[in-house]
Amino acid sequence: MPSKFSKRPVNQVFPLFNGKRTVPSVAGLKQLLEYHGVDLQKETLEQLWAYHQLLREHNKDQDLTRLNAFETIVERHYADCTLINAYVPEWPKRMIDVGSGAGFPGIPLKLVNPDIRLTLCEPRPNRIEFLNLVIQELGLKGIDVFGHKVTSRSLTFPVQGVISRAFELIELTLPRIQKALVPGGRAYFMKGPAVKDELATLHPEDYGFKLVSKHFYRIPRSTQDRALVILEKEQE
Ligand SMILES: C[S@@+](CC[C@H](N)C(=O)[O-])C[C@H]1O[C@@H](n2cnc3c(N)ncnc32)[C@H](O)[C@@H]1O
Repeated sequence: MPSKFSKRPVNQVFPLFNGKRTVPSVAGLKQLLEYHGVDLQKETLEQLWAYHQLLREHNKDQDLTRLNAFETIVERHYADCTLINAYVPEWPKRMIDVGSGAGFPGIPLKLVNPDIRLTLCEPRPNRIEFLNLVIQELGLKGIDVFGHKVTSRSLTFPVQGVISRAFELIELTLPRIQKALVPGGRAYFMKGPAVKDELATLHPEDYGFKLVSKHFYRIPRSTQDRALVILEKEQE
């Protein structure tokens, strides 16, 4: 599990491979992901590389991510959004990603779990355009974009799972997804370590949810602490 890996000093940003920067390439992507404990199949790596190239190409004028260095993008976006598989033995078949932004965690999650039927929910026009482009260019199936804000009324289709990363307080998201999530459906919140404070005052039962599990871990060989909180909607 991630926690067994040693910590990296905070100021040592690129300790890999004798201090050398990694050349952005599919081989470099593989090397960096493996360094952070993620082993992907060749086809998945190639799809992730194609996504990365689109992200870089469109980042300047579409404000998609504030991260720049290849190593940092791999660590904080791609490794982060694929390592969560370790904590979820089986994902729900029909899911939404609320507040997808440039596609996190939705796109990497879909690439490593192609069977999930996923809707990326994102209201900002430039990001909607980018997400649709990614789906088209990568030829992805079973994924679409809901180009509106998720509110308690806007989602009109039932889902079995909801995921979000770096979005908002859990207590603000629960009322938004309450109607769309089927009883027994699960909500996955990708958070930082500060979620401990949030959990101290959260009463999921007020929204018809119960806590299933919480996982605190570090992206292997990084300084990045993460948490995954899993809630389940109670039967009505
Ligand atoms: C901080 S960004 C996080 C993006 C992405 N999840 C990530 O981890 O990089 C939050 C995103 O949520 C979107 N957003 C804001 N309110 C929303 C709502 N009610 N429903 C869906 N998306 C929303 C914003 O447009 C923005 O792209």
